[in-house]
Amino acid sequence: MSRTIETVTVVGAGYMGGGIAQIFANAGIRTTIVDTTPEATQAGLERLLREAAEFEADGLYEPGSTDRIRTNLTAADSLEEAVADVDLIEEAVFERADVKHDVLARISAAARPDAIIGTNTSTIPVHVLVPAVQGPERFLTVHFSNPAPFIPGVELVAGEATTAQVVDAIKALLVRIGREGAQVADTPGMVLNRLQYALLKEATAVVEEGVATVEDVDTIVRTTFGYRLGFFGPFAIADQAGLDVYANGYTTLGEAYGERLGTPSLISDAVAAGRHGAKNGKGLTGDFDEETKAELIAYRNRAYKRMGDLLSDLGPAPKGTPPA
Ligand SMILES: NC(=O)c1ccc[n+]([C@@H]2O[C@H](COP(=O)([O-])OP(=O)(O)OC[C@H]3O[C@@H](n4cnc5c(N)ncnc54)[C@H](O)[C@@H]3O)[C@@H](O)[C@H]2O)c1
Repeated sequence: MSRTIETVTVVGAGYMGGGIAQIFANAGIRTTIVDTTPEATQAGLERLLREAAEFEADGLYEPGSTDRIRTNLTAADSLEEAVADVDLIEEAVFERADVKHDVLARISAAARPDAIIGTNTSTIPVHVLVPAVQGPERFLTVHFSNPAPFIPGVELVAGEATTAQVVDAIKALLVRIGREGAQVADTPGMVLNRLQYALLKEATAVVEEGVATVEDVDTIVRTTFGYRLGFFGPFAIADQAGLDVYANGYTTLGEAYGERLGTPSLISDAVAAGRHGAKNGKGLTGDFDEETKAELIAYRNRAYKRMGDLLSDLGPAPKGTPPA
């Protein structure tokens, strides 16, 4: 099985597939795109080159990126031709299991037996797609985020049969293209969308209960805990705030909203074991000596100050007009 990935085909040259193809081509990897018809694929290629030139002119891509993408990115006439002799195929067609089944079956029938096959699905478990794939040991989810050229995180999900070498080859490739991969278990929505959907669901409840308006919810998220999320995940944030503080907070929420928002045992068990977070040197993310704690606080303060500078530099995001 091929372990060093030098050639990639992206199937589906839409929003995500196009962005993913740009990333690979911009990293110097020979990349092919293919969509439903040669005309659609050609139109996709032209759009990607136009977009790359705009990104470069706006300083979002380094000088020379458009030329590099033009050199490395080609359009194929058919799926079978596009996947026949490449090291990795990334499927990015519509988020429908039936469409993905059909496309993955065609990909795995036409690809080299040693080619790795990834799917960019955002919600469908690997085990639902596996039956369509010949050679499931080379198949996994490689889930880029939107907009792919600018968001670094990639969720990886191995199926039951996926080999460790395949996962390692993808992890090595992600490092090469400047991405940060995290491997998670095979469940619907994985981690990104499960968390993101949970937040939106609670935000919706807040609005429906008349607690705050849509605009005020967005303002609060953006200007308070959302401010932290580019630098720290929820566990790192809880370690900084204090796990005992969170345990008490959940008691209040659990009394008001039920078990759904009661204290999670991961937190109550940690507190019971004397882990109160960074303040007593024992958190969920690790142990902190005094020096690391001081460095963490200094990093946090610098990060939030620079975040404020960035936001005042960019100004507010454009908004739609309020619904009538
Ligand atoms: N849009 C997002 O925010 C986002 C984020 C992460 C992951 N994803 C996932 O990425 C995948 C693609 O989503 P998108 O937003 O790019 O959709 P999109 O509609 O922009 O693109 C899908 C493309 O697939 C092409 N296609 C459909 N059937 C095909 C076939 N048989 N052969 C070749 N091409 C075919 C379509 O013509 C279209 O260009 C989905 O699985 C989606 O869940 C989307």
